Amino acid sequence: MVKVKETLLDKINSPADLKKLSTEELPEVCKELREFIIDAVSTNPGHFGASLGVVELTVALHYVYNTPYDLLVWDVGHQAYGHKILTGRREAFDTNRKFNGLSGFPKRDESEYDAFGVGHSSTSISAALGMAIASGLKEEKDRNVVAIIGDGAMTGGMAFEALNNAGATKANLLVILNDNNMAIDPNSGVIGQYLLNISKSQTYNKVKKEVWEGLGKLDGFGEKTRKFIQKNQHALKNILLKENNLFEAFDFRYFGPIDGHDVKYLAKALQDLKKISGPKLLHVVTKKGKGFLQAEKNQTKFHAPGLFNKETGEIYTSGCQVDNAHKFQNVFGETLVELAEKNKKIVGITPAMPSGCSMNLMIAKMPDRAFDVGIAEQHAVTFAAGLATQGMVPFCNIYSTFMQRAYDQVIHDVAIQSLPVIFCLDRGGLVGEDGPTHHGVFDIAYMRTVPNMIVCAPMDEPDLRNLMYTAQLGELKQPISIRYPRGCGNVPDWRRPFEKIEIGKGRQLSEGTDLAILTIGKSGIFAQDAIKMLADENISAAHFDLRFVKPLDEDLLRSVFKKYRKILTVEDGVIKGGFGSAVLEFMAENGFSSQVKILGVPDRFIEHGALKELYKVCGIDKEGIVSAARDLVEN
Ligand SMILES: Cc1ncc(C[n+]2csc(CCOP(=O)(O)OP(=O)(O)O)c2C)c(N)n1
Ligand SMILES: CC(=O)[C@@H](O)[C@H](O)COP(=O)(O)O
Ligand SMILES: [Mg+2]
Repeated sequence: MVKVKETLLDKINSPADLKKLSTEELPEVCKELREFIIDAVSTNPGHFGASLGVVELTVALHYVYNTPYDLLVWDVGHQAYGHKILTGRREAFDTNRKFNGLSGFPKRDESEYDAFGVGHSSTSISAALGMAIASGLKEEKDRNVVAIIGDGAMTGGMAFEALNNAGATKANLLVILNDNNMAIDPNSGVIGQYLLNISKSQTYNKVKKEVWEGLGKLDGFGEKTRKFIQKNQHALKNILLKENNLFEAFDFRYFGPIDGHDVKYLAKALQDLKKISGPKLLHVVTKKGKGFLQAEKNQTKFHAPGLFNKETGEIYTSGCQVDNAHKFQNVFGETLVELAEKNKKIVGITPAMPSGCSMNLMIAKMPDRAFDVGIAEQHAVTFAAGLATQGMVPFCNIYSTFMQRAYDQVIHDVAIQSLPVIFCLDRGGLVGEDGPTHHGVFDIAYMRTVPNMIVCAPMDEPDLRNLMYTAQLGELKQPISIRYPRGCGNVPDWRRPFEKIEIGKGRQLSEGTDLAILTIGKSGIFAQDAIKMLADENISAAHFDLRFVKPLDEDLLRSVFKKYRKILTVEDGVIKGGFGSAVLEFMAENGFSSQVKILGVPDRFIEHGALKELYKVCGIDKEGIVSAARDLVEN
């Protein structure tokens, strides 16, 4: 047997092992860690470019800081693979994002090194500030707290709310701005350009360089220098010109920009910054996808590429189960362009997910009428509201899970004023490997409680197109929420002529005598399969696709409750307060008393895993529907 030489990475089972290495060995650790990530993600898909970009930063952080006592808070967390691998999860990393395996994001109950659970953007500075303030109150003077936030996440309002708060404190907080000048798509808005400007500005950097040189340079940063800096903090701030630096204006000490791929320099800089108390920000410049050429060149595709060939960089696209079918997001994107070509009032809005939701198609064709507003869901909603007040027809596309951020804006800025904003909630329902932070399972429940809101979910692609068509006709005097799932539909010829759908009208899709199955959205597809399986057991089920959760098709429901004693409702959303609850409310309010069973997402957070597995866990796949229907009929 050939004995494979033990690598440095093999020796690192925890950051304590990393600390035993000399700084000279760190570049080799980075090389090995990068190779490990490339190997792992090419065969077990996940987020890719972001983790490659922070390899050096990750190694330097764990080398310098006393983790887990010192607290690292990763923003979003899609870049934390290196962190996981260095903190005892290398062996388990092949289970990343798999059912019962490691989570794709930092998670407090997975590891003591994961200081804060993440997945949604722009939370890190707030959480880290809370930790730093707590440490202060507990008099843990030796504890460091570090937030690592990307330039994309820095476009989120929460990040600025946190800076505003933190700058006014003496909290011992380091914010590391990982600036790769990229979000998933190119970073939108002025912040990206601002960061580029301060990285490139010769005048600004010359002044700063001279200051640093005058102080004895960062890498020569000895005790004397430290004392000098502390004594001359005010002068230093003024020399660095508050008004020329956004972060200084927030009363943060700003350091950088520095090369985020020079691990030895990073380690020295972090070591030095440990000695400086108070809120401070280190601006680190990195390249997303660093070390994998194709990922460097095509950063959007390699954000989360799926399976790929690590030798050639070829991405293996999986395609849809039904031949020639398309993803729902494409149906949305193409339909939006088609409608916008005819209706000049249509405007598109996406908070930083143009490729994810396919709004990129409209942005490419009609850049004046389609907006990527940055990671700013709250703003996206109120921006749409403003547009609607002026007679525009805003299609505001937000992933269901990220819309949770903008609930107040939905109520306060849109619904109270009954503005006809068209919300398209992509990734409605369970999403799979991203897990509980990303499952879009709450929207039916949170939207249906809002007065004036129309809530609907297409079962298939033609339905999505027709709902979009109906929404933009100018007849609605209120907002509408159209939710549809991640992934593919099953109707290849979905490009059919538009048909207007009557608001609040459902449809019967099949006849049956033993029970009625009421579905909303894509669950209808599973129900159709289940009904065929039930027929083999001589159970005859009727199928009703309600399409609208609000207003409910009361005429249809009345006829259902009159005819059926057994009723099963199915939804890819939370049971509590969802579609089934709406049906129960209808039953109670109208004096009906059939036996109703609700299938949906139970009242707990559903972990990550393949969609198939998660549907099974929740009992909303065809087998789950068959089993529930059988129980209902037999009992
Ligand atoms: C609230 C919210 N909106 C949108 C997203 C989707 N999202 C995940 S990562 C990302 C881009 C983040 O860019 P950046 O912070 O610069 O990190 P990078 O990927 O460049 O390392 C976006 C938009 C999210 N996770 N949370
Ligand atoms: C980390 C994050 O929030 C996004 O990258 C998200 O994982 C994208 O999800 P989709 O793959 O469904 O677009
Ligand atoms: Mg970035």
